[in-house]
Amino acid sequence: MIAVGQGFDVHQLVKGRPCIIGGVTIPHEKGLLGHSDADVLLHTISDAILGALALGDIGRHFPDTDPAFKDADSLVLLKRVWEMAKERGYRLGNLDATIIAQKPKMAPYIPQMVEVIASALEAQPERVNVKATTTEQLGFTGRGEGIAAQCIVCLVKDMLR
Ligand SMILES: Nc1ccn([C@@H]2O[C@H](COP(=O)(O)O)[C@@H](O)[C@H]2O)c(=O)n1
Ligand SMILES: C[C@@]1(CO)OP(=O)(O)OP(=O)(O)OC[C@H]1O
Repeated sequence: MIAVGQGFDVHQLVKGRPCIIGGVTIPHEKGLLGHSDADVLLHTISDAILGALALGDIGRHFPDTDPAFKDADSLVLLKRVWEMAKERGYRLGNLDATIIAQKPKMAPYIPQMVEVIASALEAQPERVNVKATTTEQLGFTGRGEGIAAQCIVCLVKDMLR
C-alpha cells in the first residue's frame, strides 16, 4: 500500500531568533518566529506525513496554544509524528521538499538537513531530497519577510523493497 501526503508551511523572519531549518542552525541576521523553534522545513514534513496518514496537521497534535510546545524542538515533534506512521506499519518510500527563501543560501546546509531528516524517519538518505529556491525577490519570501517550505511524502507498507 502507498499513502501520499503533502505539506506547506510559512514562518516570519525576525531579528533576535535563531534560523533553524531542517534541524540545522544556519547563520543569518534573522531567524524564524513561531511558538516552537519554527523549523519551517520540519513542520512541512510533519504535515505531509500526517496528511498521508489522514491525521490532520501538526497544529491539531501540537497546538500553538499549549505551553508544552513553547520553544519546542521541531525534531522532537517530527519524531513523534513518525511514531504515528510506524504504529500504522509504514516506512518511508521517499520524500521531496522545497525551501522557498531569498536568503540565506541553503545549499551548504542541505546535506546535513538530509542526514537529520533521514535519521528521524529511520530511512536511508537516498530516500530524502531537500532543495531550495528563491522567488527572484518577489513576494514576502523575496523581500526576506519570511520563509516557506513545501513537501510531498510517499509512505509504503506491505510492499517488497
Ligand atoms: N535560499 C536559497 C535559494 C536558492 N538556493 C540555490 O540556488 C539555486 C538557484 O536559485 P533560483 O531561485 O535562482 O533558481 C537553487 O537551485 C538552489 O540550489 C539556495 O541554496 N538557497
Ligand atoms: C508547531 C506549533 C506548536 O508549537 O507552533 P508553531 O511553531 O507556531 O508552528 P506552526 O507551523 O504554526 O504549527 C503548529 C504549532 O502548533
